[in-house]
Amino acid sequence: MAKPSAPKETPLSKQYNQIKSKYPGAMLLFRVGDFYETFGEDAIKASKILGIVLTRRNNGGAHEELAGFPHHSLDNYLPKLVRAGQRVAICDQLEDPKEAKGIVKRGVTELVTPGVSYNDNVLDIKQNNYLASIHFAAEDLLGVAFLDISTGEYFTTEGSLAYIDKLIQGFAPAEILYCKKHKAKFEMIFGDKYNTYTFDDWAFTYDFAYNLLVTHFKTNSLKGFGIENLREGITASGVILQYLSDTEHKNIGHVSSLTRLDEEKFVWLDRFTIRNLELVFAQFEGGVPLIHILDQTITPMGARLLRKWMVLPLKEKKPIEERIDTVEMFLNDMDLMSDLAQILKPIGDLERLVSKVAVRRISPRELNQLKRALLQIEPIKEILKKHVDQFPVLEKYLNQLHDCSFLIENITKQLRDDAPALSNQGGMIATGVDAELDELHKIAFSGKDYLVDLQNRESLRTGIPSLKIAFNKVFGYYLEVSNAHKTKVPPEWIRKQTLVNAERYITEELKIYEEKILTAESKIFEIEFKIFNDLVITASEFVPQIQLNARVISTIDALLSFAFVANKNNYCKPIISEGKKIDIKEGRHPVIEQQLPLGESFVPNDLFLDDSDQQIIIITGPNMAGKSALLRQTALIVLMAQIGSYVPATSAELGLVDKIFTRVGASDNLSRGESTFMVEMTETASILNNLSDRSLVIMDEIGRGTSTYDGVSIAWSIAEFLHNHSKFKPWTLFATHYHELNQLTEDFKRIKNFNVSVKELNGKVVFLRKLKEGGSEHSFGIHVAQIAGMPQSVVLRANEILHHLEKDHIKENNKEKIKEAPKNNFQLSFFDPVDSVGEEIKGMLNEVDVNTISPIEALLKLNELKRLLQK
Ligand SMILES: Nc1ncnc2c1ncn2[C@@H]1O[C@H](COP(=O)(O)OP(=O)(O)OP(=O)(O)O)[C@@H](O)[C@H]1O
Repeated sequence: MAKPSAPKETPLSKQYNQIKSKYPGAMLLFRVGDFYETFGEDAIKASKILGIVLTRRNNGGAHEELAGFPHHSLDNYLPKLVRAGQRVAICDQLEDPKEAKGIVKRGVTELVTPGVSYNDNVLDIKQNNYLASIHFAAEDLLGVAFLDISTGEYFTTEGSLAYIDKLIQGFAPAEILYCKKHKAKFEMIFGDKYNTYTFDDWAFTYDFAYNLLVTHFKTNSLKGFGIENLREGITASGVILQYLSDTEHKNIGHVSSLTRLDEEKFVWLDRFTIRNLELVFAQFEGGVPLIHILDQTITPMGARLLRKWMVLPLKEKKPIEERIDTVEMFLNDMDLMSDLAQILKPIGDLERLVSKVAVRRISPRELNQLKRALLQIEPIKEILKKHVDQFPVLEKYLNQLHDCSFLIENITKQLRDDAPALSNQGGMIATGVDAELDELHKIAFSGKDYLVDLQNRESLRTGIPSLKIAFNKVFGYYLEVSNAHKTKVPPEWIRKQTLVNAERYITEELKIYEEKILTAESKIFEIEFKIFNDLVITASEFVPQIQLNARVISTIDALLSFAFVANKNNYCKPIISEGKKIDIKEGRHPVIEQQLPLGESFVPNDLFLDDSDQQIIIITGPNMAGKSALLRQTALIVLMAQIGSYVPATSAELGLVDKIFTRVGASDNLSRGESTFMVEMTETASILNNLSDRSLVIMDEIGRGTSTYDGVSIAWSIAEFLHNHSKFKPWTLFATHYHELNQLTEDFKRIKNFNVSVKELNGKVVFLRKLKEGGSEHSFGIHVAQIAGMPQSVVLRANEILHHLEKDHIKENNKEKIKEAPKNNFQLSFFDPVDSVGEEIKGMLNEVDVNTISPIEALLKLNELKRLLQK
């Protein structure tokens, strides 16, 4: 059989192959004329993602796939590729094809990846777009760095796997860099949901990274950033710079500092807390995260800051109070709030605009937007000045705001208000900036007047009334005559094109003027482009000041948002204390209270915890009573206070919390295929091993992923452990269906029983949602099954079985056995093995896990039981 011949290498394909080989793993968009083309595998992927036509061409006997799109559609198509997780190398023509000798010079001008993008269509305005780098330094020591190139924010830290994992959860990077040899480890820990890129060992070396960083920051050391001793963090940070260089992002002056993410400053939220409390994203479709309630920010950068605050709550009293006091100041002056809101509105995304200045990617239209944003600085300062005597906290903002008047003046003077989006087609620079430019404009305009004059003259001379002069790229200026008047065309006109209804002509005179106009125009474009670029360079000198402005404005915006939300939702000012108690009066769940159906109102609850009498609360109550809601609202109130917000309660005195842990029973996660009982236990173990003096622990139905007895035993021993800890007294809320746990209070003085009350009315259960002291007896699970629409016969039968089980359970359930559990391996029996049916039923019931069984399965099981009894 004849071997397929290798594709013939033309000069163009040789150039393509050379460039392609330099960017492994990236899709190469290869500019040919007015098109970006993709070939082979790239073409197959591009056509799938973009829905563009895939063609096959014969290349020297071999078939090759090809797909392309017009170059002006890049802004449309690029985001789609990047959002699909592609790394895209944009290869442009580096010289004017007309002037090229031989093949046009081409090169990659940018490699856009999910984590490195300035493109407004790739970025979400309300979210940062982080590139992360993880350095696996030792078994339980990792370095990490985050960079949002669109805003210039650059962070680093190092720590245990749990800490880095939590940060990755919170920052939700769009792309992660790590060392190739740790692929298996990376995927085991972080899963396979991230866009990643791997480097070889050499990139993850400290000296190499250190050098890259000091070279970039133009400093002698990293001491000024307070990260000098963060060896692993520095290594991770260096890899980010290397990646930027590899992806042709060389102009990054706006990345002007590297901030240490200080673990000591922020409340420890484990990854499950961020997820379980639904802080920034909902767990299930249709859910509402807390950020949706709290985010009433006006600027995108305010929204992004708020999101950061939410995953990094503060744990020091002073900065928390500073935020809360500013919110209070706003609330005390509604006029001030609405005035500030008005002023913030036109500011837009100053932070991302200024990054575009730094990397010289700002468009003329955006530069005007930047000016409009900067014009708001002065009014903000005016307002702050008015209030600074009363609220000295404002002094800090006032001092940091820079009015950038020189830049504003320059833009106003040089850039036209209606400057277009593109910088290479003129129409940007105002009159009076450049004498030559003004002169050329005159020529171009008078030329255009001349054309109008020519059109009128020729129309009169030839008697063609509908004669018109138009322009296209191929023929330049031409005269168009509709078919009806074709016969009137004079012989000296030269025909250029025939259309269905018209003919197009040029004349000698037209050609002369065209030449004059086009020469003037191309010169205009050239001069305008230069003036614009100089203006961008002037603007780039203001990058640090504008970045600082953006930071101050986003802080004001986020705090203003807290004030608006507090006012709208009737929140109260929390009192932050160094004391050891949490005392919430009439607390509410900030999200659920907004979601209740019309006519239903949220039932507020008091909650008290301290370290002397009431450290642990066991909350029992029927299904659907509101136990989980209460647990979560407590954690949310604490968290909201520590990010500086008011809280949904009538009063709240809150002892500072330094760690929040939440653990939800395994069966919840099991249904999503994400977790197992084993994982739940590992995570619970990690809580118990990481407790601190001011931890808040939320345990929702811990142990329910296993058999009842195992579950009770585990929950019991966890509660005991938390109570008897030798060093710490973590505040704990423990929701459970295991009423056995109510017996804990008999021996452990800081454990208290509460229940979320219900009332039985005419055989029906009414949810009162009130937290009351004392344990509760029933779960009312069967009642919930009834509400869910179970057939009446099944509900009745279930009630019968329940009574039967309870009777025997009470008989057998010996409290002492539980308390003596460590010594006594207790087993309770529900059925006496009187006959084989009893044995069979016993076996079946033993297999059933009442906490995880679905209603349908329960139904089938009940049917089976019924059948057995009828035997
Ligand atoms: N205080 C309240 N006021 C009004 N409605 C509430 C209140 N607390 C909870 N709810 C409503 O009750 C529903 C059930 O609450 P929640 O999930 O907390 O119950 P639960 O006791 O944890 O139930 P289960 O034991 O079945 O998990 C919530 O989705 C919410 O709509």
